[in-house]
Amino acid sequence: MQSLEKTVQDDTATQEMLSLVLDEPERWAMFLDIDGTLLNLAPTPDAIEVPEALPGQLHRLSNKLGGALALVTGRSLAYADALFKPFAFPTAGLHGAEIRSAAGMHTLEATPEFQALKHALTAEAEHYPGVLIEDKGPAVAAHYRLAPEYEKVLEERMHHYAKVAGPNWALQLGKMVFELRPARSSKGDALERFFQSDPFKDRCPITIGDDLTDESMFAIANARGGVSVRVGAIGAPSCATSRLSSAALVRNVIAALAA
Ligand SMILES: O=P(O)(O)OC[C@H]1O[C@H](O[C@H]2O[C@H](CO)[C@@H](O)[C@H](O)[C@H]2O)[C@H](O)[C@@H](O)[C@@H]1O
Ligand SMILES: [Mg+2]
Repeated sequence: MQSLEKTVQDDTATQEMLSLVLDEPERWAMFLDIDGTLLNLAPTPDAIEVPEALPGQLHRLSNKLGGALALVTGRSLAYADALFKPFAFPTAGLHGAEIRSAAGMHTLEATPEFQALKHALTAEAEHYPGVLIEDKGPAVAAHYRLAPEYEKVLEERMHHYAKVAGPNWALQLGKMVFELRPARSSKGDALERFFQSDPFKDRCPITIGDDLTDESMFAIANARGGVSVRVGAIGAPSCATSRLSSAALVRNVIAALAA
């Protein structure tokens, strides 16, 4: 029963996006999360694989949309660019804290205090075998996918580090990860910034993501009369109006739209 329900949802979400975008490409803007949405999740942050055809398909789809396709990710902007080279799509990185759009580029530096915090966290993580610390400049992620037994202790310690970091940083929960990210912006805020300039201005958003951090962009899509698609198994609470069960299905939609 559940797989039948999933299939129906997948078909509905896929058909909806195909017909909306193919019928009126000048009306829509697409905002795509990376990990778990365009790419399959992997055991470690650097073990992800970008299917060979994907960068070119995103480029062709972006052209069809008049350039109104943006990546909106927890990765740094530089990391996202490296994944999809030679293309450099409009991108929001670090959960919205960094952005590159037609209006220009905004990046952030880690403060000396945050550098010190990252050193302390990295040193502490040596006591938790399998826990990986991902240094993202003005953000840091503590991954426990390879050491799930440390989830609780890591959660407690990341709450502590969030207090040490102060109000300019926020604790972001994700898939087997606790992150400290700049507090002042979210993925939803990034969408609103994209909408301030062409080619996004006056278009309607289609947002696709798989995690808690994507909920703020789903809310913007819903408020603007757009489409919000959560990727993953049925069950996770979400304000998305539609669902696709896997990143592979998202890539099928991208391939069909780009063809
Ligand atoms: O907003 P996203 O593009 O989805 O990025 C969210 C985080 O993704 C990465 O971590 C996740 O993916 C890893 C690779 O599949 C996986 O090993 C990890 O367990 C996931 O949490 C990335 O490493 C983070 O920096 C991003 O914030
Ligand atoms: Mg994701």
